[in-house]
Amino acid sequence: MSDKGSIIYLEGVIVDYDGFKALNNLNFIVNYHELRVVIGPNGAGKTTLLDVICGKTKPVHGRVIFGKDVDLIGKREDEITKLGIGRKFQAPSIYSNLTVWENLDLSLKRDSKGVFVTLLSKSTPAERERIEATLETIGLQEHPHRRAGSLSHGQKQWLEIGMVILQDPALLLVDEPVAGMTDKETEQTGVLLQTLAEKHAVIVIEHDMEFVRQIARTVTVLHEGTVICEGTVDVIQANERVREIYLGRQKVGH
Ligand SMILES: Nc1ncnc2c1ncn2[C@@H]1O[C@H](COP(=O)(O)OP(=O)(O)OP(=O)(O)O)[C@@H](O)[C@H]1O
Repeated sequence: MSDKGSIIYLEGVIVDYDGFKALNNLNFIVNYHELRVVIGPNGAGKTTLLDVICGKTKPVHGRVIFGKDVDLIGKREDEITKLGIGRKFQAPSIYSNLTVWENLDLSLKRDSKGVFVTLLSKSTPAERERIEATLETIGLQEHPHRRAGSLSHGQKQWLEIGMVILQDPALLLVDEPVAGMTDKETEQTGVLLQTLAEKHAVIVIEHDMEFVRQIARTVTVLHEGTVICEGTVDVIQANERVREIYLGRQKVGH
């Protein structure tokens, strides 16, 4: 896959729930090595957008193209994961009773034959190196042998991000990564996502405008299933339509 141009391209996408259009003729493009933040009021269609990209929800109309020409419509979720799209959901789904290292090891060898066989099999030096590098990236290099269940909320989120990036996705989807985090954890997560964007394209759904300001270069604003504004944080905060939509619901930034 060439790493020029768009990594994901949605055109005219409609998701219809009994006549209600959760996505309404949505056009959305993200390029390689981009860190894109998607914001929008409740019900705007943000989660549905990620659901369409990862194959969880099928549009009734439109195109979803990954890379140069891989049509994702009709593909199963596991096929899309294998093609190189990883998703970090809001709630961490780690093995609490296993250590940080074991969780990462399992994710790296996901295609192996189950948890116990994988944990008993010896890792190659290359696999150990990748796990060590990931521990550094997610800031857990001092805790490889800690039980995952004993980590702080923020550390659990980072561990799961580590598990997703060990699959080496070209495109990483992240749903509200800083919900419930302390200020310090939020800031560290911002640095982590920016580091990840050097290697992967990243799409982040976020509500916390202070965090959006910390990480975003380009922000897409969704409303009623369609894009109403796209640009830098300053551009979207100055946009009349965006201000109207958020008026009385949530302040757009500070
Ligand atoms: N399975 C479904 N059946 C019917 N309606 C749905 C379904 N899933 C989502 N919707 C509706 O589609 C709209 C968009 O939902 P979505 O979860 O994508 O919004 P969102 O922008 O992620 O909102 P939030 O910020 O509250 O998470 C909402 O009005 C929601 O109620």
